[in-house]
Amino acid sequence: MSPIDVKIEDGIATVSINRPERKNALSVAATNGLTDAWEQIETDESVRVTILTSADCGVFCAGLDLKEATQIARDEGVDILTKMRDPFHETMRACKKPIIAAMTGSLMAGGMMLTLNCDLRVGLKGTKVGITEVKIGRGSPWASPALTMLPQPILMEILLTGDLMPIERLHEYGFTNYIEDTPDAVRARAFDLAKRIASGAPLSVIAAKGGVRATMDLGCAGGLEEGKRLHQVVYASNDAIEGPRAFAEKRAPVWTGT
Ligand SMILES: CC(C)(COP(=O)([O-])OP(=O)(O)OC[C@H]1O[C@@H](n2cnc3c(N)ncnc32)[C@H](O)[C@@H]1OP(=O)(O)O)[C@@H](O)C(=O)NCCC(=O)NCCSC(=O)/C=C/C[N+](C)(C)C
Repeated sequence: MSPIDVKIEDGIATVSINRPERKNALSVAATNGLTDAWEQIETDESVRVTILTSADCGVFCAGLDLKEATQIARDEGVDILTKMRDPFHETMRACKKPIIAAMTGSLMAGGMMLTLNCDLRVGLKGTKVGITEVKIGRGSPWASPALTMLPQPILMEILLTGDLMPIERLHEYGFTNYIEDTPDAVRARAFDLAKRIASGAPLSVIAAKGGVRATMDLGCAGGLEEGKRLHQVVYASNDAIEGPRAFAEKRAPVWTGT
């Protein structure tokens, strides 16, 4: 059974981590499978938006596969990260198309990192969230930049204690767009968001994401420059003519993504 499933339908890709027996932990095969998936999604022009989810088992993703890490260290004398093509998920972070996390369980460490690389997050009430590295002697260089969306005292509590927090508490600080009562409702909410995003003009959606990401990475001045560059492509596109024309003709626009 593949640790990562990819399904593409009506412009929406669903990427699913499929390792319930290990609480969807990130093995070498799972991490490399995710990298393959992000590369496929980036090059497949039919994909407008992606939902990242996982097999239902109470835990969305338990982070690094600690058992496989132990076995690799024992058998080969190297750290598991050296076996992963993209351990810090840079390929995912570089995805130009929007990604929605449908988090049908708790998330920790590398699992939380995956969802921080998503653009929208839908969580499950009653689940927990945390960066547990200090409890297992591992590092988390990726966590602080990704988590600066949270207020500094909360960020420090998460990183320094390694404790899991109720998702309801992080929802108050904007970690999630929605929190739902059941896994099915989480998936339904993510799918509804995906359908709404997929109905937008493709180049406008990509430019909107790119502008926000650039501002997060480069600050206001750099973000504005990159935003202008991205939007020049939008203004020069066929869809920039089609949108106003469809409005004037009182019909739904037909986007070509060109
Ligand atoms: C709270 C956890 C996730 C779930 O607790 P539980 O009581 O509901 O379930 P249980 O502990 O019995 O787990 C069921 C089986 O799953 C195995 N499992 C769970 N987590 C992992 C894991 N991370 N790696 C391998 N296997 C895992 C567990 O051993 C059970 O198997 P058996 O039935 O015994 O055969 C709880 O399990 C937990 O706290 N897990 C550890 C979470 C953790 O600390 N993760 C941090 C990893 S560090 C990291 O993610 C770094 C990432 C760096 N980078 C982004 C670069 C990749």
